[in-house]
Amino acid sequence: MTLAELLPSTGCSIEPVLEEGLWPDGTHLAGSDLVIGGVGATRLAARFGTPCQVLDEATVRNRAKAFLRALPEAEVVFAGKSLPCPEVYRWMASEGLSLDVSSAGELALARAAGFPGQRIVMHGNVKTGEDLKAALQHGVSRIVVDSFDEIAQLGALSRHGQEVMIRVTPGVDARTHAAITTGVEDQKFGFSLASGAALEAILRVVEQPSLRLTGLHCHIGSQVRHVASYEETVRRMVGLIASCGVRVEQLDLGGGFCTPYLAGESSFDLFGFAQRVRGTLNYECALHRVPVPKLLIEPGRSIVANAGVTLYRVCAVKRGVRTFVAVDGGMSDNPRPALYGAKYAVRLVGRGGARKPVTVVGRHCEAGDVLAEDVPLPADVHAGDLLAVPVTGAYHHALASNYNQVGRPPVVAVRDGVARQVVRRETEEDLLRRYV
Ligand SMILES: Cc1ncc(COP(=O)(O)O)c(C=O)c1O
Ligand SMILES: N[C@@H](CCCC[NH3+])C(=O)O
Repeated sequence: MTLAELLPSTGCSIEPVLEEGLWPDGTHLAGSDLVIGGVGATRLAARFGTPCQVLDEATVRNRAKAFLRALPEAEVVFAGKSLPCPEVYRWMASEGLSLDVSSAGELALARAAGFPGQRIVMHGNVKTGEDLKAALQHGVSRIVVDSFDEIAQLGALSRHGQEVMIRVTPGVDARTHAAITTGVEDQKFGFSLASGAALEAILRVVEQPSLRLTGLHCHIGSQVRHVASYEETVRRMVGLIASCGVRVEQLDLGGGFCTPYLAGESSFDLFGFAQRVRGTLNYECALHRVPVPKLLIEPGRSIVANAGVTLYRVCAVKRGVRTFVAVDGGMSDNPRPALYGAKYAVRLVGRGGARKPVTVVGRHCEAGDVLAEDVPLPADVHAGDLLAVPVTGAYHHALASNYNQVGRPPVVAVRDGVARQVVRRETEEDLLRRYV
């Protein structure tokens, strides 16, 4: 049952409490304004315009610290694709995290942030020659190879015993959305464990004099809820380590730790994960008589998602069979509902009042440009109102597009009452610059 269905049809006054776990740490209501990182949403919208992606620095840092506390023996690698931004990469570097990049472009951002190459891992099922050359040139410490073609290409390009990891498909179904399930057979990522391709890849890397096998990698998907999926992955990966007869120093379990998007959804049990995965790893290694490899994990979403809030201005309201509330953004800043059927909570900033379920839609030329369906907003919602959507820190800036030549929104970092742009709004000049 949705929240809207639970409300009496006449509505009730605005919920004075913010949904737990969805908003950045310390977010609170002051009167009817929403205060994020010590700055009022009304002020943020007035100063930076809308749509505007607000990012709370303290929340990002707190999540990074939580991973380090839970797994002090592991290397925690921020999945840079989830929020590609040099300033965010600097926060991660200063917290002591490593970084994963998936292209020369993400690596360029890492370099702009001054991120040390020794703490960068490069991923991708396709790395072009340019990606690989950039990684070699800038001393990316580990390149995660994903195909036999890539092993050959990297072997030929590399001169100095480049460290590589091998991406393995362990055959574990993480039971998440099909588009972000990556640990099962018959999808494009990695070398299959079951078919023997992973073992063959290990031997091919070992044969290449210019490469040095450092570790094995896997990533079973995103929005993974069950710790048991990771435990099973560890069992299979240690089995492979034991059977390959080659010393494997590092085991990278990837990321995917789930994040709640709606009230009542549970958070990922990070400390349970740490305990159970550590226990399974030690047990399996003892069982197979192999040294315990250093553990790596690659959280993205779980570090930045709920640090982000997107502010939109209502531009039009149409009341008919249902009420459509149209805002000044949409699928160009958030394609996740269209891609994954993702659901979001929405809050009106600045006013309370009796609520009715509405559908919040974007400005783009597609009927599927829907940001949130059946969400309760004050019944008199009207043009000019300000809306806030939480849990928009991960894969929003990253997936944003220029559809309909709408410039991508800024990312505004807030901390201790101070707001500053860390990504500026894309202007018409920016858009025009690409055309000849
Ligand atoms: C190789 C790899 N590592 C880490 C991640 C981060 O995943 P998430 O943001 O779900 O933690 C991804 C994306 O799913 C990935 O492809
Ligand atoms: N873009 C996806 C996650 C992809 C994970 C990257 N490997 C999302 O928004 O949920």
